[in-house]
Order: sequence, then C-alpha cells, then structure tokens
Amino acid sequence: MIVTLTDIACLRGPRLLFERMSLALDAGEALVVTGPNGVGKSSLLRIVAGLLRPSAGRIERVGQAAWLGEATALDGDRPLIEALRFWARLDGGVPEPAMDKMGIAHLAPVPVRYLSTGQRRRAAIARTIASGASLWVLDEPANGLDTEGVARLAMAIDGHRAKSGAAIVATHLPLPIDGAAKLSLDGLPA
Ligand SMILES: Nc1ncnc2c1ncn2[C@@H]1O[C@H](COP(=O)(O)OP(=O)(O)OP(=O)(O)O)[C@@H](O)[C@H]1O
Repeated sequence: MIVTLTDIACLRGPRLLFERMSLALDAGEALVVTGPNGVGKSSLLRIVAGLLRPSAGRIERVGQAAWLGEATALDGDRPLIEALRFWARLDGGVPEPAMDKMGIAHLAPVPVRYLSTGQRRRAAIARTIASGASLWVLDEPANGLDTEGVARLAMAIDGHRAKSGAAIVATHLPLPIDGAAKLSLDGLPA
C-alpha cells in the first residue's frame, strides 16, 4: 500500500470539514476527488501529502509524495531547465524526459517568469514527473491547460501508474483517468 488514511478528521478554523475518512491507494491506483468549492478537497490532499496534520486519525505513507498545488514553486528568474534541474537535483531525477512528456522541451532556455499560465502549469507537472515520488498528490492539475495539455497530463498519470505509482487528484475539470476510483465530498452540515 502506498498510502493509507484511517478515520481522519479535518478541522479548519472552527469548521469540521470531514471526519471518519478512510481511504487507501495501492500501486497503480488513482483516486479522483470532487466536490463543491470549500468542501475540503485541498485540505484532504494536503493531509495525504503530509502538509497538513489531521485533527484525528492515522496516516501511513510508503515512499515520497510529490505535491502539485496552485503555486508553481519554480524560480522565476531561472531558465526553465535550470529551475527544473534545481528540484531534480534534490529529488535525484532528471527533468528532460519529463519536459518532453509535457511538450515543453523547446522552452528550456526561457526564464520561468516569461512562461504563459498553461506553460507554467506544464512545467509544474514536469517537476512532478521528474520527482520520482511514488505518490502524486495533484490539486487541480488541469487548471490553465489546453486540450493537448490535459491529454499529456492524463498520459503522464497513466504512465506513473504503470510504473507502480499512485495518484490522488482533486479536480473540477474533466480529466480522463482510466479506472480511477472516485470520491465525492459533500461536506458536513454547518
Ligand atoms: N488555513 C486555514 N484556516 C482556516 N480555514 C481554512 C484554512 N484553509 C482553508 N480553510 C477553509 O477550509 C475550507 C476548505 O478549504 P479547501 O481549500 O480544502 O476546499 P476545496 O474543496 O479544495 O475548495 P476549492 O474547490 O475552492 O478549491 C474552506 O472553507 C476554507 O475557507
């Protein structure tokens, strides 16, 4: 098992977003989380990635988790290839194959701050691909992507699962992920 959550509760400010939440992701599996704005999708994903402590429950994670959120977390002043190499060095990977997969190899010399919204998003996904983490935690990964970008993202997730990785994805946009389990958060009564 790559990640297991048991009886998790999440309190944000005074609000209990969810409780007694249990889920597990094994190698090759994907889970798509949907639900209205503010219901707690990002909070759940942050807990899965180890970025937020749950107010109750247990998490077991085997291996590294790669977090993809709203921010690109790439140095705006560096050429894209250097910005990605910075992370790849820390993670022990190489960015070039990941840039190819996301169709941004030609942008290698361009400073990150000159990239368009969709190019930046592709770059963030390339960073996730290059991380080598077994668990991908993707919060609205398709935001800003064109149709081709969405197809590349879906292919990258498929490829990751084929190599015994797992992914949990919160999305408002349709994302074709074959055989993914679905979790719809409805929220608790206020
Ligand atoms: N640091 C915080 N302190 C207090 N409340 C927070 C904090 N972060 C988020 N919240 C609240 O927790 C709730 C859930 O937020 P979250 O970002 O998990 O929702 P979401 O389902 O991902 O929403 P969206 O679809 O808009 O991205 C919201 O009501 C939000 O205002």
